[in-house]
Parts: sequence; structure tokens; C-alpha cells
Amino acid sequence: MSSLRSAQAIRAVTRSTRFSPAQYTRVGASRTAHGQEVSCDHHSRHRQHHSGRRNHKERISHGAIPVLSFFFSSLFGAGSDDTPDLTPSKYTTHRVLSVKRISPQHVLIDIQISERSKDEFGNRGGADGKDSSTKGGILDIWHVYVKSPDLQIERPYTPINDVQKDGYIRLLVKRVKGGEVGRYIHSLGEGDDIEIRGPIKTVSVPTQSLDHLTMISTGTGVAPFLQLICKIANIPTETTLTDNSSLTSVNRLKLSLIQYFPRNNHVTTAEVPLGDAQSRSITDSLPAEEFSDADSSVDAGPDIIRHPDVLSPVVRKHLSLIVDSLTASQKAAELSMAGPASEGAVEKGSWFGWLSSSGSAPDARCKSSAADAKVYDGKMEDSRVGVMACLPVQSLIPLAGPQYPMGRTKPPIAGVLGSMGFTRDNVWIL
Ligand SMILES: Cc1cc2nc3c(=O)[nH]c(=O)nc-3n(C[C@H](O)[C@H](O)[C@H](O)COP(=O)(O)OP(=O)(O)OC[C@H]3O[C@@H](n4cnc5c(N)ncnc54)[C@H](O)[C@@H]3O)c2cc1C
Repeated sequence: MSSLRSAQAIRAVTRSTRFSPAQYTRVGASRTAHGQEVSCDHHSRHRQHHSGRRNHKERISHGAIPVLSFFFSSLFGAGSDDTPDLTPSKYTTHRVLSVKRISPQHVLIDIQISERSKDEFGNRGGADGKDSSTKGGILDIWHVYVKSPDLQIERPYTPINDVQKDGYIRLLVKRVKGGEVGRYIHSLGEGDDIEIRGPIKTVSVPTQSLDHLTMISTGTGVAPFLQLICKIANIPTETTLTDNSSLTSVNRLKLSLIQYFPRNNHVTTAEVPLGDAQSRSITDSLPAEEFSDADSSVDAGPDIIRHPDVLSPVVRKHLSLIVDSLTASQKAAELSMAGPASEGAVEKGSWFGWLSSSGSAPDARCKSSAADAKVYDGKMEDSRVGVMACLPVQSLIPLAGPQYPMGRTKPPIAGVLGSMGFTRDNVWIL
């Protein structure tokens, strides 16, 4: 029996692929066509830089771990699961559990991870960064890297689920024209192997210091928000923190999701009462035609959050407002954008309308102005509202002002959010 387990342990170790630093070179070099990816990339590179340093330390400290776990599993028969542990510093091979095409350009891919690895996706966002509980109400969002076996390039992807609770990774991956890793992931099928490393922290969100969080994204930029919403949805109401303060405020946190589609000239809003989101937003079934590169100009993005495996009914219940382009309503006219997004502009009034209807800018605290229709006239420091955005750069600038690449001091929040009184204390740009 113990020799069988030893053989499993050997297989687990030999299935691991050492990560070469050269593979960092193309990290985050994509996501440019929609700009959204550019803004994420800057932070990704920044994070990469730091995670690279962290990884170096981890490589040293983790170096002994496989040897020790091999020794102990051989000796005591632990670890009957032959799925290797996921680590940020080296690639390990994992099994694809399922692949589901949800649009011509998007697949949902579920990846098996070991029982031990799921806890790596928990919350370590406490003041010392080591706390594995939900101390302080800080929730961490994580991403992983996927490596293309042929080209030795890697790309980051964000699980859209609560990996710690589910025990597997669910990715929502868009295939873009000429995109190598996207093409590779779209070619995978159930039972195939995939090489991943991670998790790597994307951002920590202090949910307990907020009453209302508005998340603004486009396309697969919604992934980190889906992960966060899942985590919040999974926090039991009775959870008590180690420092005896209750997490119930996290459960009461009002969440709004604004999914913005640059190719559409308008968005519509759906005022969805808490707990009733499902009936308003899951509508038609989605097209399942084969994707061809020629179709890549057709953005199927609007459909993705409607899929029940992307935004599940349970998760929808935690949203007080969903904005998407598919719930046609009279509000479309009110909130229509000034012009096509390709011209690089989103009318300020639209952003204001979205934020007002999401509750982030209560009308009572705003006054009219000729320029922007409305201007925030309150003290944002008093409010417990936050905004997170993962957007193309052309949409981000009118919303929050220019964001500098890594290595320079970030400028104050400007744009519509700036005029509403938001600062970097309550705005997170991914
Ligand atoms: C932290 C982080 C998390 C991410 N999470 C996800 C995720 O969950 N799901 C996901 O699908 N992507 C995600 N991305 C983007 C992903 O890492 C890749 O950039 C994307 O899949 C393209 O990689 P590729 O190798 O297929 O294409 P590449 O070879 O990198 O690019 C091919 C061409 O397509 C263009 N391109 C790249 N991205 C897009 C796009 N979105 N739309 C149109 N054109 C594009 C490039 O500019 C290039 O011209 C994330 C990025 C970051 C930084």
C-alpha cells in the first residue's frame, strides 16, 4: 500500500514542470485591442514584478516542501490524491474536468486541483498579509497563469468562482484573433491536461468598510468581480471573525455590477430588487456556432454574464443592480452613450447615470451642472461606497482619469469618479 502511495507521489512530482523565468517575458503582453486588457496589464506587470520577488523567496522556502511531503506521504500514507499541488512558482499539470462553449468566442473551462490547493485561494488579506481567515472583512481576488505547451508563453486568467469552496477552478476564456493561449485553451477537451501555476493575488478588497460596491467591467474583465461576488455569496451570515467582530456587514454589502459593452451604442439598466435578479436577467439561450477567426470582430461579450454558469442564480441574488445590454427597457434612452466607443469616448452623463442608479452617487447628494448634467456635491469620505473597474483604457479615462504605468506615482482619481469625490481610498482599478 505504501509503495503504491510512493509511486503516486513520484508521479505527482514528476508531472510538475519547473517554471523558467524566461516564461515571464510575455506575461501580460496581450489584452491590448480592447484597452481593458491594457489597464489590467499594467497592474499585472506590477504584480508580476512583486510576485516574482515573492516567488523567489517562495522558491527557496518551497524548495524543501516537495521533498518533505514526498517523505511524509511515503512514510505515513498521506495524500491519496495524485493531483499535484498548485504553486505560484512552478507549473504543474492538472486535469480539465469540463469545457463548455457559451458563445462563439467564450468557453468555460473547469480545472481540477488538489484538495490542499483550494485553500490557497482563501483570504490572506489581513494587515500582516498572512491571515487565512476573513479577518478584517478583506477578501482577496486571485488569478492563475496558463502555459501554452507549444510556444512556452503564459497568460493570466482569473477564476470566476469561489475556488476555495468549489474545489476546482472555473475560467471564462475569450478567444481573440491571433491569440495563442486563448486558441490553445479553446482546443482543450474534457480529460485533457493543462499546465497552470498560481494562485497570484490580483487585489485585496476591504469589503467590511463598505456598504456599497459598484463593479464596472467589460467582456472577460468581469472575471475578478464574479469571483468576488461568489466569495461574498458564500460567506455564511453567522460567520464570526477571530477578533469577535461580525462579518454580517459583508453579507449586507450592496453589490452592483455594470457590464459595459464598447461595441453597443447604449446600455440598459435593470433595477433588480435584492433576491430577484435571476428572473430579470437570464433570458435567451446562447448561440453555439463554431468560432472562426473571421468572426472575431463580432463581440459576443454581452451574452456572457447571462449564462447561468457564469452568473449563477445564487450569485445573482447578491446583486442589487445588474446593468447589461440585454435587458431592454425604457432606461436605454436615458443612459445612452454619446457615440460609438471606438471614438474613445463615453459620455460623462452615462457614467453618472449608471453610478447614480447603482446607488454609488445618491441623487440627493448631487446638484445639476451644465457640463455633466450632474456633479457630486457631497463628502465622499463620509460614505462607505467603493468602485472597482476593469475596463478598456478609452473607457477608463472618462471614468477615473489616466492611470500611469507601474513605476510612477499614480495620479489622483479624476474623470467622473474624481468629480464625484472618489479617491484612491475607495476606487480600485484592475
Ligand atoms: C490579471 C489578468 C487576468 C486576466 N483574466 C482573464 C480571464 O479570466 N479571461 C480571459 O479571457 N482573459 C483574461 N486575461 C487576458 C489574458 O491574459 C490574455 O491576455 C488573453 O487571453 C489573450 O491571450 P492570447 O495569448 O490568446 O492572445 P495574444 O497572443 O496575447 O494576443 C493576440 C492579439 O489579440 C489582441 N487581444 C488580446 N486580448 C484581447 C481581447 N480581450 N480582445 C480583443 N483583442 C485582444 C492582442 O492585442 C493581440 O493583437 C487576463 C489578463 C490579466 C492581466
